[in-house]
Amino acid sequence: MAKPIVAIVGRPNVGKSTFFNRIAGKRISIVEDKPGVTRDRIYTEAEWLNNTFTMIDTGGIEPDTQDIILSQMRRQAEIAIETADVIVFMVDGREGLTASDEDVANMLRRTKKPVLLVVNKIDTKDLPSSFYDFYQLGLGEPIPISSVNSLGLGDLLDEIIAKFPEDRDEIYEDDTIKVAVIGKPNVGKSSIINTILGEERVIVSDIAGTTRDAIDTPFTHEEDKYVFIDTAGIRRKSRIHENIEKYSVIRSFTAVDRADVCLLVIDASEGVTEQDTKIAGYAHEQGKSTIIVVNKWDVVEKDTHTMNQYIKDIKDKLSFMLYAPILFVSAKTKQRMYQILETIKFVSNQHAMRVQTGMLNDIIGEATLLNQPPSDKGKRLKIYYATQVSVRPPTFIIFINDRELTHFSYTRYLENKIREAFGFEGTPIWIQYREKGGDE
Ligand SMILES: Nc1nc2c(ncn2[C@@H]2O[C@H](COP(=O)(O)OP(=O)(O)OP(=O)(O)O)[C@@H](O)[C@H]2O)c(=O)[nH]1
Ligand SMILES: Nc1nc2c(ncn2[C@@H]2O[C@H](COP(=O)(O)OP(=O)(O)OP(=O)(O)O)[C@@H](O)[C@H]2O)c(=O)[nH]1
Repeated sequence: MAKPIVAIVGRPNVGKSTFFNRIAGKRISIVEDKPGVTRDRIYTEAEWLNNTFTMIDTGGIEPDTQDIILSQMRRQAEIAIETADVIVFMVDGREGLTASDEDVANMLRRTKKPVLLVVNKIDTKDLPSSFYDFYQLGLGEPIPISSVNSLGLGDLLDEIIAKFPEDRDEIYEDDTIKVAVIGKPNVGKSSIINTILGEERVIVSDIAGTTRDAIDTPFTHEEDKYVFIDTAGIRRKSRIHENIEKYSVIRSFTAVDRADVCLLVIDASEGVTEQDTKIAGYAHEQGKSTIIVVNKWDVVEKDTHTMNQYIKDIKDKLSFMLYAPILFVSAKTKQRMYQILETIKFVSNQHAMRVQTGMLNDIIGEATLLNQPPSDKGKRLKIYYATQVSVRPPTFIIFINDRELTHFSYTRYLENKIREAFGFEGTPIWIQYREKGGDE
């Protein structure tokens, strides 16, 4: 499902972090590596009235010289414009309007994306007279809030939600395979995408009737429909894109949310990095299928062991997704590139595969005979039966006597047996337990 993205922009000290902490849910911090500085970017899920969305803090600005603050604010605004669906521009109601607020407002007025002007630190019901100055920014009605006292936050969240775009995935037919190409900057994502799109039997289609900027690239290959999710920044390298390419990680998370299949691109000369592990972990938790694509294989000096060593290293570092196929390619020499689409189609089918209940229970029955379920204090886990309740990812419910007796190692064992019997290559499998009273 497409989750809208909300970005918060504003001068240092206006209260962005305070606001963020008030509404943030589970956090994922993203490390941005810049020469000399390592900084955490914050990306979090938030929920209001059953609407879930992603919030990004475009970053704290180190209070330094006025020049640096200004250039960093511009950069924040660029990131927000490029990445977000709704932009929250926060100003300080105690300090009043400043010149740098005006500068950022000038940038934000030029985007077609919705911008909400939020005046923080209005801690009482009475608006100070300086509040009305903010109308000059030309960004509509200023919205007063107090993050510290939690005033006005509900109304603000209502307005944010009202500005969310229509669900953008509805434009694709159900049988379209949605692919996110993810990975660090410079690993070769755009080279891979462009090579695939340049293949003879690939036809790039237009998306008709959308008002949004075309951020995706739909195409067909031998009657099968695919779409590369969120390729705008990847394929067209605009000047702005150069500035914000570090944020490809944030974009990766949101692309994963919308995809069925993730291509995790790794640079063969670098191997698996910490950032790759983080994004792969996210894809796994979200139940997406993943293919690991080791690109730039042409630059690696190889002997007979090289590929196996790579496979071992990847399996060590990404040990939670041993199910992911690993491809070694070169977008430059086109070596094995044809395997990518084939594998996407294969893995997408595995992700959507349904198995018969009878066969499933035969497999589980055999598994419990071979290796008894765990017991505790004389009581043994009993497995009554299992059924697959959904796909994408394949999800199983196993009916048992007592949840307390389940153990992750036994769940892992059952998962392996299911995989041995049915495959499910490239996809995580979810197993849930339900207690069923008595021995009926
Ligand atoms: N009176 C008042 N103070 C606030 C409010 N919200 C935040 N503050 C204070 O303003 C100061 C700055 O808040 P932060 O949330 O750190 O500001 P920020 O915009 O995230 O700052 P940077 O991280 O430097 O970009 C802190 O001392 C907060 O306690 C508010 O609603 N009312
Ligand atoms: N030797 C070699 N170079 C490659 C290969 N694929 C891409 N490159 C080069 O690697 C550089 C980065 O490739 P891109 O396709 O722009 O990488 P990207 O991941 O899209 O980068 P960002 O848009 O910055 O995230 C370019 O100079 C490519 O020519 C490959 O298979 N082998």
